[in-house]
Amino acid sequence: MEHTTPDPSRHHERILVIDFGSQVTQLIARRLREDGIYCEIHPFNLVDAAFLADYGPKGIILSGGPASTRIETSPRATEEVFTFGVPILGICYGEQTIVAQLGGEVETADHREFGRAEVEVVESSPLFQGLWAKGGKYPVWMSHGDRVVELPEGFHPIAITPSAPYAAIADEARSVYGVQFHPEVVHTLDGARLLSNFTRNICGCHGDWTMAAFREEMTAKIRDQVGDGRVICGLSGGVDSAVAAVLIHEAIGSQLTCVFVDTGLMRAGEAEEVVSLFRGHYNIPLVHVEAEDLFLGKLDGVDDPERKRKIIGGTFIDVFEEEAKKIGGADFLAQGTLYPDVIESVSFDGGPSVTIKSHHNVGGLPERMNMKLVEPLRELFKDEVRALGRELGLPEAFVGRHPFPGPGLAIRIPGAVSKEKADILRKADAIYLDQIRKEGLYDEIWQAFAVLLPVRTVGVMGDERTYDWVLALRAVTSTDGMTADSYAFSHDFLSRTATRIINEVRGINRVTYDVTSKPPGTIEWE
Ligand SMILES: Nc1ncnc2c1ncn2[C@@H]1O[C@H](COP(=O)(O)OP(=O)(O)OP(=O)(O)O)[C@@H](O)[C@H]1O
Ligand SMILES: O=c1[nH]c(=O)c2[nH+]cn([C@@H]3O[C@H](COP(=O)(O)O)[C@@H](O)[C@H]3O)c2[nH]1
Ligand SMILES: NC(=O)CC[C@H](N)C(=O)O
Ligand SMILES: [Mg+2]
Repeated sequence: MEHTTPDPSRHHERILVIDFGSQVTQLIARRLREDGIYCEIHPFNLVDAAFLADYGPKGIILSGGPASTRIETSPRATEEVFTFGVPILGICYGEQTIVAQLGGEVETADHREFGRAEVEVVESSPLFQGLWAKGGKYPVWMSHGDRVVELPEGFHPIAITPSAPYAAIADEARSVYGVQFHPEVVHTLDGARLLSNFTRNICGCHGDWTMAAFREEMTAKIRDQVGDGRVICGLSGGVDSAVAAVLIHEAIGSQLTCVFVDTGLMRAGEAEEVVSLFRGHYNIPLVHVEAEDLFLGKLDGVDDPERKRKIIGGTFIDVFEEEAKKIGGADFLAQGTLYPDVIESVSFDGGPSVTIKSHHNVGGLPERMNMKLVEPLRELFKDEVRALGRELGLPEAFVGRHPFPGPGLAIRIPGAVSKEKADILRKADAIYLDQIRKEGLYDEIWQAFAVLLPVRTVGVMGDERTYDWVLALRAVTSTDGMTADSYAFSHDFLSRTATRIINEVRGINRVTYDVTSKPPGTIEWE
């Protein structure tokens, strides 16, 4: 499936973030975009001279990463990065590889620094303008075991710590900077403003990237990509595909047909709600496909989470292709794929490293698919999609809705899925969400759902012995789904909710609550 890189002639200023695999690389993009600076993250091994010429960055940031430059085979920026002629900022590993590649020296530090540290500014710099003064000390966040011990020609130190003599470095003549700490994390108090100094004062960006600008650029890009082709858009009722559908409709009008697939793995009342809400608000053709037997039949006896996603991803495509034929064929399939869906489905260097989950709409897509993908939201985080939804005038019922994964209840029934279990879970989940709404907590919580465990336990009800399923309740707070904390309900709320569920849903006699954050857990149980 091809994904076209944006044509730089259509885009205004943009920063390139080269990813060396840090857990917080995405936060660099978050900080820049919050500051109105458009940027994209691309794996280090894909950024060559052709890419740079096509992308046309006004500045380049090299992210952190787990490797050590002391290992010959560790990742490097391609040489063209240093000759392209725009300012460069290296962060942690990014600083180390700049030094290693430009002739300096990195060693394994005997005093590693993880967490809070304090830098002392030894030289003023445009990077610290309006923030940090020479001689001042400032809190930063460190996470490194190697450190720079000798600078390449043309560089000088601008900040130090007792363990990192080159905690920040600069070659002002070439506008190349490096910091050993992480300005992208909130624990480096002035980090966002330091990044803003780099993008605005040093790279010359004006910070005019807004959702209105994105909307204009993306509709032009969609027209460019689709031409007079026909597009099928998978509409789940979630904010991502709803925003994608409205944006695409704005770009190509009647060339778009939306398809809502009732997989039999939806929540109670979901199909009716989605179809009526969308048809009620938009004059976009919406096909409602009843596919419960198809999906449950294919999932029968399958208990591996990745296989479930592959089956569901593939079956979605089968249905979309079937519907495409009914409207005389379609050249493109549009999905509300988001950046987090992509990040969790592929590794940072496109290599074979750990994939957390193959999101059904990314890793789950079959190779044989004969429609090209249109994924206008692929570079956006969830909260940016909500902002775009509001920009497009989407009803709050869509914009504020908790995310619901495409595989639906299939990944909320660990083990083999059946209609009986899906019905039990649907009823329990509806009561849980009803309790949350009645308590006025829905908008405080990023996502809440029930999970039906493949575990039966003994209970006693009406002096009778029961041997029924265990239900787990999950509720998290998050901003982008990349990290999350469990929501701290009161014990009273949980107790009342558990009682309601056990009383009203046959087949459940025990309710637990999941207090695991992300990481180390993931939001969904599969
Ligand atoms: N039931 C469905 N019918 C049609 N398309 C679907 C369905 N479920 C998922 N999709 C497609 O897969 C993509 C990703 O699925 P996902 O569950 O993330 O839905 P979403 O629209 O992104 O909403 P959200 O993530 O906010 O719940 C969707 O954008 C949509 O294109
Ligand atoms: O469209 C989707 N297809 C999937 O296969 C999938 N798996 C997880 N999710 C959603 O992604 C966010 C992060 O979830 P995890 O922490 O479980 O990965 C949460 O919002 C999850 O609901 C999915 N969405
Ligand atoms: N956070 C990082 O980029 C770490 C860089 C390198 N792996 C080190 O430990 O020093
Ligand atoms: Mg989604």
